[in-house]
Amino acid sequence: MKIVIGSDHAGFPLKADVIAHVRALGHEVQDVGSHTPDPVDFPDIARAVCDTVRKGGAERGLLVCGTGVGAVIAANKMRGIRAAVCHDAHSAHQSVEHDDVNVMCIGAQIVGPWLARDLVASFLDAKFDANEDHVRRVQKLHAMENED
Ligand SMILES: O=C(CO)[C@H](O)[C@H](O)[C@H](O)COP(=O)(O)O
Repeated sequence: MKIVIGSDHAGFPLKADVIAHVRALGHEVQDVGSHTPDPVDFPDIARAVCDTVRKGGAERGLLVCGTGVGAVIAANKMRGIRAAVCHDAHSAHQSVEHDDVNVMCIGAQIVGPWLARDLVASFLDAKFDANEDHVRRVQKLHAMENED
């Protein structure tokens, strides 16, 4: 798969390790920044990652900030994006299987590099289980995007 990844300054140190692991799993990676450890606002990075996903430039996105919280808030404001902050492997794969999540957010201040690798592997290996219940719920999420 083609994967787009971004981080703010708090996620910057972990991002390099995550990129290496995603490539080791056989995926193509596009890094939209930040490219230095200097402070940067997570909404700007979330926008870059999510724009790439929703325009078809990548199948899935990864965001790394300090807690994953700011990133997931920002990502879920973007139409067509279903983002989850995941710090356990079960959520990382079930969020795709049940909720068709297309962007996973990780907190670099919460998890270390080895757990981050497991999270990424679980997320990228997972596929949406398009049964009637899951499809109906995702359709309801889409409908909510268009409400005032
Ligand atoms: O975790 C985050 C938001 O939920 C982000 O990484 C923030 O940048 C984090 O709060 C770091 O803040 P800082 O004091 O600007 O380093």
